Amino acid sequence: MLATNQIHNALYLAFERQQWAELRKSVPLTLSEADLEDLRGINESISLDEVTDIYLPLSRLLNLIIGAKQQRGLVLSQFIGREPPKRPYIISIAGSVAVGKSTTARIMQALLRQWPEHPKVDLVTTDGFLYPLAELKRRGLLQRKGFPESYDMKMLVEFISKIKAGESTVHAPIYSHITYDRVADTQQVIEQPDILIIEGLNVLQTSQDSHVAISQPFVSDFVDFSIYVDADESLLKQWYISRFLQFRQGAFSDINSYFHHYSDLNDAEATRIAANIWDSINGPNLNLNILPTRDRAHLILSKGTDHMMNQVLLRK
Ligand SMILES: Nc1ncnc2c1ncn2[C@@H]1O[C@H](COP(=O)(O)OP(=O)(O)O)[C@@H](O)[C@H]1O
Ligand SMILES: CC(C)(COP(=O)(O)O)[C@@H](O)C(=O)NCCC(=O)O
Repeated sequence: MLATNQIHNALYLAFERQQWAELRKSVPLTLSEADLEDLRGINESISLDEVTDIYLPLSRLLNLIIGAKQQRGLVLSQFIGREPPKRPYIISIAGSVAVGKSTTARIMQALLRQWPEHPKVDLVTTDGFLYPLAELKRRGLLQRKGFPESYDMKMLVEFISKIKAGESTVHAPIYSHITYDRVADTQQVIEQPDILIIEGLNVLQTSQDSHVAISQPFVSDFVDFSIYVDADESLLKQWYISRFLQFRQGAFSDINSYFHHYSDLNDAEATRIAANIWDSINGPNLNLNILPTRDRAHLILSKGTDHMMNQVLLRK
């Protein structure tokens, strides 16, 4: 069997952090003080160096790739003699629980919408497509949240195919981390953005994954550019535990929170519970279902300690 680094050498161009940072080239730090404040609102621990060194070059790369796709669209419309419907460019972001998918997705949304060629950038997370809590209980999947079988894949694929077909209005369900359930009466409305970012654990799965039926289409069939955010499991577990500890003052403190009973735990008890959830659910899901999809991504962002990106792999 080929070793991971042999596969990566064959398929990807590798950039160490500094080499990647230089590819920002002429992209100025287009962010005003107000934009930076917005990014701080996304995540107050994100450093400005991370934005300039990692995310600005990525925003430049995506702008170039999307420009090429838009050019191709013009050629096609010239050829067929009519305007094709406006179709969003679809970017997926995959990776483990707690690797920083939603932070990455929100930063990329903020940066990509700065470009005049694609100002409308929407973001959807796949957690809305988890089966409602009652259905997860009925199927005995409460301890399998985030595993492929815990999602309504048919609904998710229908959603993404409508987006890809250029439908003018498409609805997505919303998940609440407070109630731990799908929100019953509100939906996200997507109206022909220039770019749609879709973020979630399972967005790189294909029919090659053994537990699923072969003929079924997958999210990855509709995606134009895929990103996998990677880190060693020891770091992921640590980040999962620290986020869980922070939740005691945030989400868990809400009286409506499904996990309200966790809000009074001391550090040692909370650490033990979070480590146990990692070892029984999120760790196995990473190793069984998420990590095996990594080497399909167009881009792999590898993080080390403190969430600092140390390597970027780009498909040749
Ligand atoms: N670039 C970053 N710098 C510092 N902390 C980060 C960064 N990205 C994520 N985090 C922290 O790591 C944890 C997981 O991030 P999150 O985006 O919620 O992950 P995911 O969506 O993959 O579950 C959160 O506590 C978040 O604040
Ligand atoms: C909601 C999630 C399944 C992630 O969903 P995603 O948006 O990646 O599809 C995950 O964050 C989760 O809640 N996992 C269950 C185990 C846990 O509480 O960590």
